[in-house]
Amino acid sequence: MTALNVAILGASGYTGSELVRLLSRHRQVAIRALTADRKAGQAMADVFPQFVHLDLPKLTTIAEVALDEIDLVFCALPHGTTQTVIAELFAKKPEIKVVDLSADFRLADPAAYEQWYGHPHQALELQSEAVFGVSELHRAAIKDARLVANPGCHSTTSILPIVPLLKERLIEPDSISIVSATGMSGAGRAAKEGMLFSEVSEGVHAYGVGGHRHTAELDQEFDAAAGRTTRATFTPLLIPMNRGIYATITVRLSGGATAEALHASLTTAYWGEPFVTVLPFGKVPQSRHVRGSNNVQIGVVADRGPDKAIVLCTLDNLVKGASGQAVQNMNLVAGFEETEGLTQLAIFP
Ligand SMILES: NC(=O)C1=CN([C@@H]2O[C@H](COP(=O)(O)OP(=O)(O)OC[C@H]3O[C@@H](n4cnc5c(N)ncnc54)[C@H](OP(=O)(O)O)[C@@H]3O)[C@@H](O)[C@H]2O)C=CC1
Ligand SMILES: CC(=O)N[C@@H](CCC(=O)OP(=O)(O)O)C(=O)O
Repeated sequence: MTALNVAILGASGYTGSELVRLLSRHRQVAIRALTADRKAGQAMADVFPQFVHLDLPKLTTIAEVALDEIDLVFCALPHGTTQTVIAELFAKKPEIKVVDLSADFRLADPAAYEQWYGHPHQALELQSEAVFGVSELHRAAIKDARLVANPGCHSTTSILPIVPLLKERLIEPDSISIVSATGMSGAGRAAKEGMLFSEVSEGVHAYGVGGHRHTAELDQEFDAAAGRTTRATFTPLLIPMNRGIYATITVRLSGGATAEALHASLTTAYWGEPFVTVLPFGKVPQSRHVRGSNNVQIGVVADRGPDKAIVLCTLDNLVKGASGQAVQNMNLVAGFEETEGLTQLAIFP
């Protein structure tokens, strides 16, 4: 069987190195190129000693990647830098496939992009071509895509449980309130003031309150599912753990629906899905039960009022929230088994 030759741009970062971890166990992929910015020129094992026993290409600049050898590129670069890089890739090799982990191609509406990211998009024609990569919800379009825009980690955690409920008209579209706790690796590897151990451990705080940029991804997917404007309230919390997202979502039920009906609807929606588990009614998920895996766990609990329910969802931000979902999307694009390279279980404790 011929291998799919891949390049990972941004391999010296958290999501890039997570791609290396996952793809090194993938039976149909060969890692041909790894890039970095400040760390270009270094051996991958010097940056990440956990890979010392693997035969990996050294870190180069993006310009040094021999595109003629590459079938698919993972782009794990900071958002804003990615759109011109990908436009140049397609200009040089139009048939190449790209899975982008950044936020650059997630919003289909140029005005929404400009509003949330503060500048006009630099590759508008590619923005309209990109497919939003929540694998379970957009599988058919992803299979045919040249450019997959992997969703954000917070947004994946809320879109998976809420979109089926909006489609089934079981919840009030204007009632969704999300508190989404995240670990520190979500902010990337470059150390910043405010992200140091001494400033994050033993505390918790909200950030991006009333205006986190993932709200735009939620609006896009929720509005499409509801067939009307939704405008969820989205509040991220930074908590002192390395990996994980944990969304607590309160909703008001549409006339006659019950919390049990929400649970039944999600169970049906994700029946047979290898990576999404809906727990028995009333059971609460825990981030430690998905850590290191591509798995998502969803719980539904009744609230005190008859017209309210609480939906809980957790995933690992670096796996299903980023690199795992990127590999899942690559599997779809390449026609591989969707679970290939992704069957590792959670690390516990
Ligand atoms: N961390 C997470 O949980 C998630 C992240 N994402 C997205 O994935 C992308 C990567 O995130 P993450 O891995 O956390 O980020 P990191 O900061 O850990 O890594 C960034 C990578 O990009 C390289 N890089 C930085 N600037 C440039 C540049 N100007 N040109 C070329 N290469 C550059 C860095 O190289 P060097 O090390 O040499 O500086 C490094 O390899 C981001 O867009 C992020 O928003 C998406 C979902 C979840
Ligand atoms: C702790 C922390 O800062 N987390 C990041 C989430 C990372 C991610 O998924 O977002 P993008 O891919 O859209 O950058 C944040 O809230 O911006």
